[in-house]
Amino acid sequence: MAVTESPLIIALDYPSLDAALCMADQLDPSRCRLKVGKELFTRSGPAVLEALHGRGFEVFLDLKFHDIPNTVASAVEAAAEQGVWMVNLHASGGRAMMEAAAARLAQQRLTTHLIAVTVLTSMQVSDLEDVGVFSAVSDQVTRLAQLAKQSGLHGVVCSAQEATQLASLCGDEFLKVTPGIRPAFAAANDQQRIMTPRDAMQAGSTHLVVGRPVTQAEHPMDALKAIEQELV
Ligand SMILES: O=c1ccn([C@@H]2O[C@H](COP(=O)(O)O)[C@@H](O)[C@H]2O)c(=O)[nH]1
Repeated sequence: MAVTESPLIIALDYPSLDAALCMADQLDPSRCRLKVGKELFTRSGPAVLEALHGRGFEVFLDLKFHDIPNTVASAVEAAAEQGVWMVNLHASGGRAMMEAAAARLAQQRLTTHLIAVTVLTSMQVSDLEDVGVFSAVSDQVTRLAQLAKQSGLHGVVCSAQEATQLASLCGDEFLKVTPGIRPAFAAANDQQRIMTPRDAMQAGSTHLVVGRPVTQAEHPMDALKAIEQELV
């Protein structure tokens, strides 16, 4: 497995294993990690993990578990046993759920990074209000990140707009994995809380998740190169 210094995680949001591997085969495991999400995993199952690991990539399995503590702990254990580099759950599942998942990994001596989604980067304050949360987005992100840290998690998914505040509250070592990354050339799509790659790193993101700006680009490798150049 290649261990990369790069903060880039490319989201393989494709409807088939073949399409995902076609992109993976153009990428270099020494220059990025890959993310497998709900669509690809639901269609291809663990075979995609095996195929990407076989090509030398570290994989973030982005299934955002949210269920009762025993179910989530068992799902996290199953993911880690498949050798993924990172797995996640929703912090809004609460302290008991997060503690159970972290404890299960420790008990089984599994070293997979376990992180918690705070507030989805597609959400803004009105979306929080719709689900009965009457806080500023940044306050809700902070609340859930601190809960995740107290529960023994290694970091969070947040937007880069919250990375600076989380670095000062939770420390530089606490992972801040930030989707909603949009280079100047890319459309925002359904993302609400966005930032450019360079600004996101300056704000304190530890990892940048990039999907459509690369995978839907007319020339994906040129788009990736442009992002890498922003980061130099
Ligand atoms: O808050 C979140 C959590 C996860 N995601 C995932 O990241 C990628 C982003 O893809 P883009 O095409 O660059 O928008 C996608 O797989 C999401 O499921 C997120 O965007 N926000």
